[in-house]
Amino acid sequence: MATKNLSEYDLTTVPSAASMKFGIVVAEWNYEITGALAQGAADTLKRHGAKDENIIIKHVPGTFELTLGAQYLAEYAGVDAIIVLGCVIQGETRHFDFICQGVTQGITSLNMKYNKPFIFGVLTTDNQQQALDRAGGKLGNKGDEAAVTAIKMLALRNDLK
Ligand SMILES: Nc1c(NC[C@H](O)[C@H](O)[C@H](O)CO)[nH]c(=O)[nH]c1=O
Ligand SMILES: CC(=O)[C@@H](O)COP(=O)(O)O
Repeated sequence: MATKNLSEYDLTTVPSAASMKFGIVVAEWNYEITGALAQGAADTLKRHGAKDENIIIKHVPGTFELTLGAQYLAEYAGVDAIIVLGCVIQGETRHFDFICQGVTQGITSLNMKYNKPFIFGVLTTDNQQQALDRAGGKLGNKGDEAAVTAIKMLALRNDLK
């Protein structure tokens, strides 16, 4: 059954993002959905104080390229956290499985390699409606969720440094 609304959260539990710099890497595949995820993420970052100039948005062809695109942002853009946004929709073959496995392993490894937050905002759905529901539809926007997660992880790091 459907999950909770991804955009419902307690605003008071989110620290200020005013001093934080974010990269957002977005897959162009299913851009009706990934573009909405990116808008949700950027709007949420700004809602919590992030400056426009501190939100760097870059695009890659597909979800499989998100890992390298995220690494480029970490290496060359001087950001504190990277939000990774894509949408993989099941087709007729097992290609879906390998893309999802590849990006999951890739993003997980980047978190450890760079010791900074790479936030997994990739929708992996059975069909387009499930994706639409989670990209500004009835179940909220996973981009919002990813942005809040990025802020909270940076606040955790700043608290411990
Ligand atoms: N089917 C989807 C793809 N496929 C493309 C791959 O992500 C990749 O770009 C290609 O295999 C070349 O390396 N990508 C998505 O983001 N979403 C899909 O549903
Ligand atoms: C998840 C995908 O790559 C998808 O577009 C592939 O579709 P298919 O499995 O029908 O080739």
